Amino acid sequence: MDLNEINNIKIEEIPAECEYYDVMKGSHRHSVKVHDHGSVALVDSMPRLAPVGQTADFAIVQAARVSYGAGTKKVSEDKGLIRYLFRHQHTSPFEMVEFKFHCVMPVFIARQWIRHRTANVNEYSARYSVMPDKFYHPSANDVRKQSVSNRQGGEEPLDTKTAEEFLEYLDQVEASYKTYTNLLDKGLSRELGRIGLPVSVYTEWYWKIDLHNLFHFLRLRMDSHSQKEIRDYANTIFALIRNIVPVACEAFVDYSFESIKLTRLEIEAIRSGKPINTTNKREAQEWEDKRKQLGLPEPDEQPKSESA
Ligand SMILES: O=c1ccn([C@H]2C[C@H](O)[C@@H](COP(=O)(O)O)O2)c(=O)[nH]1
Repeated sequence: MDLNEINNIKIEEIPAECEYYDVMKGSHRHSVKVHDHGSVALVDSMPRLAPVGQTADFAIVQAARVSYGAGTKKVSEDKGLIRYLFRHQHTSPFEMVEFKFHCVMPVFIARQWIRHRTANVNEYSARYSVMPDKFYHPSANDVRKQSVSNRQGGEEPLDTKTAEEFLEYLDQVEASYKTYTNLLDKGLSRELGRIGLPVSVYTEWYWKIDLHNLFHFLRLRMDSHSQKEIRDYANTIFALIRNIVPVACEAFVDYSFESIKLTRLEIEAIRSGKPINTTNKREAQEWEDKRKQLGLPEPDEQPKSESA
């Protein structure tokens, strides 16, 4: 390779057509505490600069119009275009916006979070560094009972006595931290020493994701069916980005987060006024929940005999 060829490449620096401002207002980071030891900080944003009078939403419009003349259209038209793109799932322009976060969370939350494979992650290494003496330890009010209807979740509070027992159990496992550091002092490798620590121990990472994939994360993780602890993080992330891309966030709430998806069978039930044509108990229950949310009347007929 001839580096001279590269040296000869002529780069033209085109001046900005208008005045730009920093969408993070010159801050080092925008940070929010989550639980006792966790946090999410917005570290950087792409675009970082937006034309004065606009928000970082402009980058979505710019990509959609494949135009360099940002600001040639009215802001209201831009809003209409962003909402149109969202409604019609033209997702590529939303990928042109990116956010980088520094997140501090317990390992059991990180395991759910890492499933979102469309992000770039760089995590704290427990081979390289000593794990911190920090554990997720819910308050007594946050100790939830196992739900019977939903095998994954828990919503109702647990009786006080059992909740206290659980918190004592956490105290015991957290006490193992001392054994961990004692063994490291005696020469045990960090990569093995960490395996005795509970999944409530805190880890941290830098997490960079584009807006389209972030909305997918938020739709799942801000949902009431997600585990409360990761929902607290998702809500925090939404609060952090809403200031930067308010138009896209409003479209997300209107067309995704607070929208209802109807299946073919559900549309048929609405048209006919009859019960949904399924014997699947769970599917029928899901339709029942949506029917109530939509304020539609109950069907006259009884639903089909149900199975699980
Ligand atoms: O709400 C959930 C439940 C599970 N998982 C993923 C994370 C793990 O890969 C695996 C098991 O997680 P837990 O159910 O143990 O959290 O499934 C989630 O991402 N979210």
